[in-house]
Amino acid sequence: LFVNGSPTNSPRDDAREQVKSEYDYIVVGGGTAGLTVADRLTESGRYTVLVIEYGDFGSAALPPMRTLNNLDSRQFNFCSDGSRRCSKFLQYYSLMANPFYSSTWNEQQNTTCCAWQNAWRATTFTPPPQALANEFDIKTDRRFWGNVGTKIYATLPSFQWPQLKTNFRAFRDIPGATYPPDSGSGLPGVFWFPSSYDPVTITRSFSRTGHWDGLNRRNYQTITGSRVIKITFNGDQASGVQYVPSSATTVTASNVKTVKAKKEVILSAGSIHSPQILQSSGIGPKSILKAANIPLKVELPGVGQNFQDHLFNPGHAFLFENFTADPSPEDLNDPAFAAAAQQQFDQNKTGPLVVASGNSAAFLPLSVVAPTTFARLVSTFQSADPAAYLPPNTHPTVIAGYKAQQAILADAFRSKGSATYNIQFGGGAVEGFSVNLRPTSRGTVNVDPRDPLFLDPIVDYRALSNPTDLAILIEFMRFTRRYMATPTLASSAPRELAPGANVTSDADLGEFIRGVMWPTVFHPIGTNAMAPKSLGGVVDTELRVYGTRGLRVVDASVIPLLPGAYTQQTTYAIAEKAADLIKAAQ
Ligand SMILES: Cc1cc2nc3c(=O)[nH]c(=O)nc-3n(C[C@H](O)[C@H](O)[C@H](O)COP(=O)(O)OP(=O)(O)OC[C@H]3O[C@@H](n4cnc5c(N)ncnc54)[C@H](O)[C@@H]3O)c2cc1C
Repeated sequence: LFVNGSPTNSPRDDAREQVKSEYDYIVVGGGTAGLTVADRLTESGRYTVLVIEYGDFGSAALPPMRTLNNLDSRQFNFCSDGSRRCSKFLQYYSLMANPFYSSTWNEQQNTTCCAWQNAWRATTFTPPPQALANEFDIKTDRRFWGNVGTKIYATLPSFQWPQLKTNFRAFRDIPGATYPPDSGSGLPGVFWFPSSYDPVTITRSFSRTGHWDGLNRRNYQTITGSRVIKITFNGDQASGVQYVPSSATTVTASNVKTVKAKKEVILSAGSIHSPQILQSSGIGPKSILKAANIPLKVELPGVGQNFQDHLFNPGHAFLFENFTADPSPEDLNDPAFAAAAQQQFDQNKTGPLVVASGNSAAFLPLSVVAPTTFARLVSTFQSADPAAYLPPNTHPTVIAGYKAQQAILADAFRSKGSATYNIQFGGGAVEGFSVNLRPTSRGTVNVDPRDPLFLDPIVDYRALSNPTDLAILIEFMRFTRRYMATPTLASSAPRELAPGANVTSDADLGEFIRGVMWPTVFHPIGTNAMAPKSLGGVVDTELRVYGTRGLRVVDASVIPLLPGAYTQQTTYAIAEKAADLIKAAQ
């Protein structure tokens, strides 16, 4: 028997031998979306569900500060053909702090899947202690949160690092920067956002703890350590899946099993593996399937295309030379301080270890960040031939979809109500790293023709393939310099460590960015976009895969365009909405 986590609260993690031949629903992948949907579908007791998960369900008992140190063993490492950097996607769900902020709900409402606000609000929110809120000027407003009793928690910690007060205040010196009433308000600006953890136990809150622990339902089974390799079909009806042990490197008569779905197969293997499974099952771009010798079942040119992730510039660093804030995160390197912090956490669940990666950030419109250059930059982007920077031989429907995105993105770039620039603060002596929330480049995720089932798919980030992205990142560096030069920060004496204040031309800043940039902050989306088929879409507005019956995709891969926010909360929203749609179809 596979046993994960605490034996007292683990529900059912069944052995392969216990898997029955047939269930109403089979959920492929037990991550953020998969466990949420499976929980909702088993609540009534009327339907049977099997979740098949490649990894395990993770440890629930980590304090926030420790989650970041526990990632490596759970990560896939994808190297891109197109970018020189490798990057990691977690094997499964988000573990750490999560901005529950989304500036793009309004824009996306008319165009995409992700405006399902009621589902988004299904989160239990806890504000910080009043004294801390007063001291750090942490504004929150419960009205922006659902508090409908789910066990997915959004918690503002009881501790913050003192330097953050100054960092936060300094945006008052920036024309156009605003402070919304709550990170959940949907407005861009400078704000404090909660982390994903249980306010009582101060341990991670994620899909396992919120949607799996403690559920002992006879109609609900899960197996881990198992890789789904294919969806099986009866005509165009998805009839089940084939799976093997995760350790397998080839299919044999003894390691492969087939399990049937009476009603639906629900794909939630994430933005990298859901397209792999579809393509391996014969659903995808004709040329990719042909190259991999996969018989074509449904030609869907959008599967694995339209890949997007937020871009990160971790190289632009400033050191506060006159750093007087006490204490600071650097103190955790001091064994005595670290031991005291650990003791405080163990005894009272308070102190520095309740903070994950920080809770304050600016999410700013492009017009605030680049007031004199954004209009020209946006019109150049919008007037470009949509095919110009997409991969060669991109299917005309995918190009048409990108053309539609150009218009939406241009509106977002021009809007005062939507964020493009993001900087998150840790509270230490070194800050300055920014994120581009609205990349215009598009990559691909396709099966590896050498072994589509067992080799990881080929992730080609194609980061910076559209020159708009580099131009925006250059503007971001100039803006961060202006921010660091504000009167409020003068007393901290920020000095640019890299690339150095003398590096100022577009060419030199561009070269620096190319050298340091990450093509991901682990927010991959778009590879099974919800959009009309004529625009390269893979799923319809009810998340059903075009050309099939009984098959939906419910994970982050259906998001057609990155929101100006991190992606976990959007994924929960999609999953909640997906469960409603599936139940309504019963
Ligand atoms: C390190 C890291 C930090 C992050 N931090 C944040 C953050 O601070 N804020 C935020 O909003 N978002 C954050 N995210 C993003 C967020 O976690 C994702 O957007 C979200 O988890 C996507 O959910 P999903 O259900 O689409 O995919 P996942 O949660 O990845 O779930 C997919 C599941 O499918 C399984 N699987 C894959 N292939 C197969 C197969 N063949 N058979 C069976 N199972 C399979 C995987 O093991 C996985 O469990 C972070 C992500 C990472 C990796």
